[in-house]
Amino acid sequence: MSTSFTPIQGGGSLVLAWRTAQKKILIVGGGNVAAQRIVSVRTADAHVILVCPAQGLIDETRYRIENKEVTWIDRNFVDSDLDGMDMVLTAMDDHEESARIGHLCRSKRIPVNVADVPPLCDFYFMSQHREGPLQIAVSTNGQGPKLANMIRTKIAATLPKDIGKTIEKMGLLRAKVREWEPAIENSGKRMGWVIRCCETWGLETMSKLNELKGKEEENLYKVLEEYFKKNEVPPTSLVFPSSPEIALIGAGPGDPELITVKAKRCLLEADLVVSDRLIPQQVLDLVQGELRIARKTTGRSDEAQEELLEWCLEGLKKNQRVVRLKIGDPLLFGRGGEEILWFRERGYEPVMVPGISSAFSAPMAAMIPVTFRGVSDQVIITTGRGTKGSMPDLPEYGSTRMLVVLMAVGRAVELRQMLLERDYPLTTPICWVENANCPEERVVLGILETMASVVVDNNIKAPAVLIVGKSVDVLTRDNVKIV
Ligand SMILES: C[C@@]1(CC(=O)O)c2cc3[nH]c(cc4nc(cc5[nH]c(cc(n2)[C@H]1CCC(=O)O)[C@@](C)(CC(=O)O)[C@@H]5CCC(=O)O)C(CC(=O)O)=C4CCC(=O)O)c(CCC(=O)O)c3CC(=O)O
Ligand SMILES: NC(=O)C1=CN([C@@H]2O[C@H](COP(=O)(O)OP(=O)(O)OC[C@H]3O[C@@H](n4cnc5c(N)ncnc54)[C@H](O)[C@@H]3O)[C@@H](O)[C@H]2O)C=CC1
Repeated sequence: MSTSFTPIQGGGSLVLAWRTAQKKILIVGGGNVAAQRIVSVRTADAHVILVCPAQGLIDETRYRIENKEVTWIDRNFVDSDLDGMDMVLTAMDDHEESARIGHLCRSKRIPVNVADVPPLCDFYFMSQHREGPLQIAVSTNGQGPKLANMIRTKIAATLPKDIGKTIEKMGLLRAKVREWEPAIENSGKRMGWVIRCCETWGLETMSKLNELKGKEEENLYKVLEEYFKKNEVPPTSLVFPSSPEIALIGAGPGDPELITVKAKRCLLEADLVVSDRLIPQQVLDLVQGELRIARKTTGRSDEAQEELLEWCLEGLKKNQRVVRLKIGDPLLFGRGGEEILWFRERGYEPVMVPGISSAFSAPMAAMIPVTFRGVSDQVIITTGRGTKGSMPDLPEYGSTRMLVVLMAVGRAVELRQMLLERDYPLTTPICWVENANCPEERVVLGILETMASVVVDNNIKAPAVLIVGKSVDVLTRDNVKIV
């Protein structure tokens, strides 16, 4: 019979949170491993009996004894030490004796961990991260204890700040919900509401619960109670009011990894993100709040632009933290300057986060160093299409000057003509980079003479970046002289 039930693989360990309060746990040995064990089991409120001769104690185990955190027996292990024990841990450098104790526990059915003999362990210790009520434990099932430690450290580093405190606050809220709706038969309503709240607010935002003080917290519970009674989830901006903020953020050229750490944080924390089209899905997936994407324009881009800005303004008026997410860099052909003025007129000064423009990333994708000692020492970045479709004023030819032209594909013929008028030799190397830094990226090389015909021959489509000048083939030319 074929089923969709989880297939059982076997070979694992049972992962539990073992409650050991007031249980008697014997630790044999007083070195480093014993010291770590003491911390683990005392954290779980167990009663510890430590057997180890005085000369075997390290500073930390001696401190635990002096601080009365463990009961100490100053001698080597004897078999009767096992009497009345709920659990035994050996942490000794005498491996024969350690294994003997392990077998003895087995015969007496006392759960045992033999630190130096994994096959004799009834259970393994796990690498732990604790923050208040949060307990994260990682096991490699004995294969790589140091790796367990590294994986645990990595997981802990991704958690929001003070997550332990946030969990305690959630515990309080759950207790309140029980007060508001005590009937056992309504547990479905309780649980559904709590789940929807958590999912709507998100982990990052919920950490703001930590900052609430006395009266603020009481008022919040009143609001939450009203919504609970209506079985509705209160909007994030109502529960966690923030001061309004608009950030203009560059999303980079299209590779989801080419966005800044700061941009990523702003996206995670934003209540509303108003995005350009064609931003990679992996970047958009970071958004926890509301996401609105620009509609497809059909020549009436001013209207579409105005609509985007109005969406942002609506958010700001609701005290939201708003991100305007733009392709490339906001201030390099991104109309970011105009947007700054627009927001300023309405009383908001945008926070700016730069992005990597394709003007920089496209030449690199094609392995073109736009400056190269002895070959080129100037780069001019220009558009191929000025305001309302006008032609850009391209610079005169300079033998050490590089030109990077954005939005040039539809203008290849006219741009080539203008470059000839500006004294560019027909043999000047050129390069088209289509969909720079995206999986569909294409690099097409040529010279000024063929600059327009290669566009037709290769069916190059926007978005594409044009690079003109001697650096284009500097890494592939045979006779490059390094100076
Ligand atoms: C089977 C297990 C039995 C048990 O102890 O329960 C066991 C066995 C052994 N560990 C050994 C070595 C090391 N152990 C650590 C560290 C930790 N070891 C822990 C658990 C476990 N260790 C259990 C399996 C857990 C799992 O994988 O799921 C952690 C996770 C928890 C804890 O101990 O509290 C803790 C990280 C705590 C933290 O994150 O803070 C380091 C790193 C370091 O010291 O910095 C090293 C040196 C580097 C290395 O070997 O990786 C050796 C000697 C090997 C030899 O002689 O070569 C043996 C015996 C053997 O393997 O034969
Ligand atoms: N599971 C783990 O995470 C790890 C396990 N190990 C293994 O654990 C063992 C202990 O490691 P450490 O604490 O670093 O060693 P250590 O050398 O610091 O301590 C050994 C302790 O055992 C005591 N001891 C020896 N014989 C005894 C006896 N008959 N009765 C009572 N106490 C006795 C010694 O006095 C000393 O205090 C090592 O054998 C090592 O192979 C080592 C590192 C990590």
